Amino acid sequence: MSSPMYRIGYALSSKDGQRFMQNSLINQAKQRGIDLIEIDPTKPLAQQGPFDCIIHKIYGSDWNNQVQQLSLHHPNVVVIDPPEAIDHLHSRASMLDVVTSLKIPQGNQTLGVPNQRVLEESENLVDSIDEIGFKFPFIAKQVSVDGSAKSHEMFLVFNENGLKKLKLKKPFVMQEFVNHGGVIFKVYVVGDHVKCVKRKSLPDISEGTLNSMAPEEGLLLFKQISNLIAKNDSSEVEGYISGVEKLVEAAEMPPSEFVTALANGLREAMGLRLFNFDLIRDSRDGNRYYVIDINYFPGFAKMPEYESVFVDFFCDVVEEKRRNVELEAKENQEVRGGEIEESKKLV
Ligand SMILES: Nc1ncnc2c1ncn2[C@@H]1O[C@H](COP(=O)(O)OP(=O)(O)OP(=O)(O)O)[C@@H](O)[C@H]1O
Ligand SMILES: O=P(O)(O)O[C@H]1[C@H](O)[C@@H](O)[C@H](OP(=O)(O)O)[C@@H](OP(=O)(O)O)[C@H]1O
Ligand SMILES: [Mg+2]
Ligand SMILES: [Mg+2]
Repeated sequence: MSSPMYRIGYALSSKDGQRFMQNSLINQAKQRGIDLIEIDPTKPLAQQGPFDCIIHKIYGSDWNNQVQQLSLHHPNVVVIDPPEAIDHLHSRASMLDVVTSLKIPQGNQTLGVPNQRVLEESENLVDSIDEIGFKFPFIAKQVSVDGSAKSHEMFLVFNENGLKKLKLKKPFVMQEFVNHGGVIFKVYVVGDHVKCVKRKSLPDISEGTLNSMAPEEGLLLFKQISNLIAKNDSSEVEGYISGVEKLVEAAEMPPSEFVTALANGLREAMGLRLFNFDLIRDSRDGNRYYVIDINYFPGFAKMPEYESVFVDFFCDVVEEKRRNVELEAKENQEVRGGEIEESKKLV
């Protein structure tokens, strides 16, 4: 008799679903007894399924309520991850707070986040950056992370001129630019699997070159630098970062024990199992690292061998669920056994 298939439901936007649900993943999962079933987030979740587990990345309170109700009425469905934990990553004003409170063994490495300050809707963008205690250059990032292209648009602001021209909808985060050698480390976390890769980033800006590197406007609009693939110098930012490929190639990876400890620390502190984070290394101190961004359910299909990593993860999840159900049944049996003994004594 063949063993039953485990049912993993996935609720993703159509773009994310197309990128993530490659045939290679679906087939590898099938071979290991896992069925991946599409959930339609516009229809009641309770009427779809049954599921052993669901994974999801859908924005909004309607969806969150549906998932919370499912957990309440069907506690045996493993929900990856809890909506309220995911919501913490939807604001750049607070997403990095968790990093500052992490207690991880760091060897020689030290960890931090760049200085940042939120410019609220009620505030005026001050003419002089000195008034708010910030140094140029800095990056202005929209506070809200909502999956839109706009939420990835940011400005590198070089000087007062750029500050005056900055037109970003408030509230936004002003975050100090940390020189990091033009390379970011993207660390993917899938349960206890951790994979670190190198990606392109913005080049260093020394005090001496601050003004000579600044575009005429005094600021530079960019988005998803790390995902820019073709270098055709068609946009200002592509011209600005031309040459960083060589830096990426030459860059040494951060120590793997440090990356793993950091990934596990973040996973536990945030209560999330599917995310990635961007790590940069200070150009002035090779042991100083900063986390600058954390993303829920990022473009995992770009992670090397993502199919086998996910199939292993799904198998771990259903195995854990199976053990819990068994344990629960055993506990119930013991309770019932105890009750029978008690009632015999009474007779
Ligand atoms: N404080 C900083 N110092 C130096 N470089 C930075 C800083 N913040 C962001 N960057 C650069 O800008 C890029 C985009 O910033 P960030 O990661 O915050 O944006 P994002 O749109 O949320 O990215 P993702 O596509 O990973 O979600 C980073 O990958 C890095 O290259
Ligand atoms: O589409 P939203 O919800 O904005 O999320 C993005 C993440 O913020 C990015 O981190 C993903 O790119 P990386 O996987 O390179 O980090 C990016 O991956 P993608 O470019 O493959 O879609 C997205 O998942
Ligand atoms: Mg990022
Ligand atoms: Mg991000």
